[in-house]
Amino acid sequence: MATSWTLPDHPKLPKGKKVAVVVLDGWGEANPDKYNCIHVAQTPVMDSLKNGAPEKWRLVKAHGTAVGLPSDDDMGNSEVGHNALGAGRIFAQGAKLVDSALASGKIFDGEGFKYIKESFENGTLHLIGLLSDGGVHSRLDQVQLLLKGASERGAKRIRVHILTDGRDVLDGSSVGFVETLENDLSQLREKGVDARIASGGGRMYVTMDRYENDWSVVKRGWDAQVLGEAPHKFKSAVEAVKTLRAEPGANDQYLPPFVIVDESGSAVGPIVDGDAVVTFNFRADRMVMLAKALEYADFDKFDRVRVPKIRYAGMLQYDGELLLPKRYLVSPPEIERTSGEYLVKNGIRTFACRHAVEIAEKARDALLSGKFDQVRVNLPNGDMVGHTGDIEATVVACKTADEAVKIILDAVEQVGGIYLVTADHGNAEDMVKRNKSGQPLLDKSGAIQILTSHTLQPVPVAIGGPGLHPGVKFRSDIETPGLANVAATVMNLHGFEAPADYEPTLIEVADN
Ligand SMILES: O=C(O)[C@@H](CO)OP(=O)(O)O
Ligand SMILES: [Mn+2]
Ligand SMILES: [Mn+2]
Repeated sequence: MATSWTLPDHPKLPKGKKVAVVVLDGWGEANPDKYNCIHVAQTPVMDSLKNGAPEKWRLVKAHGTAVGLPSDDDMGNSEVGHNALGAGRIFAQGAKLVDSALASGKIFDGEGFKYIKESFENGTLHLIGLLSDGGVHSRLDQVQLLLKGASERGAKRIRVHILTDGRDVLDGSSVGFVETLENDLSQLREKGVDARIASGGGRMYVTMDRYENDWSVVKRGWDAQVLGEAPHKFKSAVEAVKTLRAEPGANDQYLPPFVIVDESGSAVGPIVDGDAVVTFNFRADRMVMLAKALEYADFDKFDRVRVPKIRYAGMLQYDGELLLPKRYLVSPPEIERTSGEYLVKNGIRTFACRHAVEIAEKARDALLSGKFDQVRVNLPNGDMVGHTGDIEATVVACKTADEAVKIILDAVEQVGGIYLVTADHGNAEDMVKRNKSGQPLLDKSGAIQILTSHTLQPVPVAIGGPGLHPGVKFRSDIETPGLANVAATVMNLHGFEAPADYEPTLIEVADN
């Protein structure tokens, strides 16, 4: 059916107001205590928005099923949060699609698996990805099912190239994940499958760079995974991770690259002609660079030295425009008719900016230029610094983010516009691991367990600005709204009604 792109006029709200959509990255709402960096930081701007509750400030869900993740135990993240914000509907995300494909077994009947399977007879199957149960980029239980399924379907020689996490899970948890995997692999060996961990390294230092920020990260991984070369050589991955973690200042996110060697000192699992490779992360952003290195014939980002002829498949296709990689085990979510597409087709000129320096100044300039009807920005501070686990630095980051919001709201004031301030998921509002009753958990030495990850907390949505119709307020009849309700809300602020199948708007207009 052809899509009708024309949005109906909103019965009460005018067109032509400039709208600023501000997304605070990693900014959730949690109980005020000393591990809540947003609470500790001076955040006068966000505090004043909160004073508009319940009519102009409210909370929405930003994790779990509200953003298309398998369960409400899954924390939110940038990918799924922004997808929900933009799509206005809840689409099953990568984690969930892989779960269903594994549960039904369909993953093993698909084109992608059939393709790599052709290497099982004479080649090695290599699995490369993030080893944790964080559920943001990958999940250990999915890797376990993949190992089981591949070995039952003829894979005789398997090599796993692990990336340690410490960002979506506690720092130090790498040891346990490696032990679990080693145990699984030894069980496979008992069944006659030659299965081993072949290489590893910390995700932020080895392989999982993004946006082509630093190719040397990918090169370090390439050298270990493909060439079998790394500065550190160990007899087992458990020994590797334990030894490297014992170095002063060591941290799972940044472990140096290592390879596992046999008795004679040779790497046990370089990637060679005739092998199959699966990158098992379902999330795209931090796999795209490796996928390019593995797949592109023309490649000049670093010297690959040796380019093995392999059959390569991603867990998902990581870039739908580049069709990268060409082969994949599970089809990615088909998010169509996004609010961004609708707004463009209804004449709304949008300026969007994220992950750049001086984002707030750019947003201010874009608003004041008059060239745009919507200015949408993502302010990364709270999340980026929250991932380091450094509480003091995160407090500073929250203050800076609050100042950035002020720059944008001042510009909204000047142009008589409207703002909507929200967040994509939590992070900075809770920096400590807690027990069920909310008390901070201590480790064996009595130190608090720092939480570097995102959280399960809800995030705020605040609206206002001189251009906002005075009768607008948050509805009280939507009980558990989530990020997907924001898209219809933004369409309303532009004077449009949202498409009927979008999650309902958060606002209503009282007659006055
Ligand atoms: O850094 C990342 O890759 C993830 C955490 O794993 O964070 P975000 O979803 O905020 O990008
Ligand atoms: Mn984010
Ligand atoms: Mn993050």
